[in-house]
Amino acid sequence: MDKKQAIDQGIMLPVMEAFYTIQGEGVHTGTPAYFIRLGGCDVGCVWCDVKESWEAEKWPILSVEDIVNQALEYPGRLVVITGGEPLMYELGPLTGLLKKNGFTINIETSGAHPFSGTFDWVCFSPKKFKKPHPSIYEHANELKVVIFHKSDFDFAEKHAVLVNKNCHKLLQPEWSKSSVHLGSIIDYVKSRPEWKISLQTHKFMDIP
Ligand SMILES: C[S@@+](CC[C@H](N)C(=O)[O-])C[C@H]1O[C@@H](n2cnc3c(N)ncnc32)[C@H](O)[C@@H]1O
Ligand SMILES: Nc1nc2[nH]cc(C(=O)O)c2c(=O)[nH]1
Ligand code: SF4
Ligand SMILES: [Mg+2]
Repeated sequence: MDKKQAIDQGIMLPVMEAFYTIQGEGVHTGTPAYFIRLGGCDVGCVWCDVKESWEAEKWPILSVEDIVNQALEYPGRLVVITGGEPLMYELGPLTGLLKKNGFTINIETSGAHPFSGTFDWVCFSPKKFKKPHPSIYEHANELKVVIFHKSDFDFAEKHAVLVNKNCHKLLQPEWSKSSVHLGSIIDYVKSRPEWKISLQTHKFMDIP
């Protein structure tokens, strides 16, 4: 089997980086976690904070066995699969092997590609730049919408009616525009308490 076939089947994946840190965002903020950042994204968010991830070809292709063995070197048993856009890949083999090794598995995704893999927690962060695939809505445990422009509040509400009723709803200021929008995000959440605020706390802590 060549590398392309192995990637198509999800038994080898491009890994930009993997690191043990503290989950900085969302419902699980503050939890130690091993992040696996897969290379490749075709969504193209203008404000993306990891644009260097976009080109999949730049990153080494690793077997899921090697990826999981590296994760096992750290004491935490929470893994966060992110990217890039991780759902560009078939994630069944990676999540199957992580689960076999006792990991809790979370994902950070724009939902722009068909859902694959088995997760304990799905953080869905929809983007205006590429429409979510309909398969994401039933899986989302957390809807985390980045606020870059005031029109993003309406965009958030549009997705809030599409996710399942147990889905947690969070608004996260776009990092560079945080001082512009934080006041209106605070007012918004105070008047619509079904929403919560998510901050990128790892950036305040200056950790990966
Ligand atoms: C880099 S993305 C990778 C995963 C996936 N592609 C996605 O967008 O969900 C990880 C998280 O960071 C958020 N994010 C990216 N750039 C950001 C920025 N400049 N400010 C705030 N959040 C940002 C995304 O919305 C997403 O929730
Ligand atoms: N500490 C930390 N927490 C995060 N939560 C989501 C991240 C991501 O880039 O997906 C991220 C990240 O890059 N670092
Ligand atoms: S979908 Fe995620 S990785 Fe891709 S450009 Fe947007 S924020 Fe960056
Ligand atoms: Mg990040």
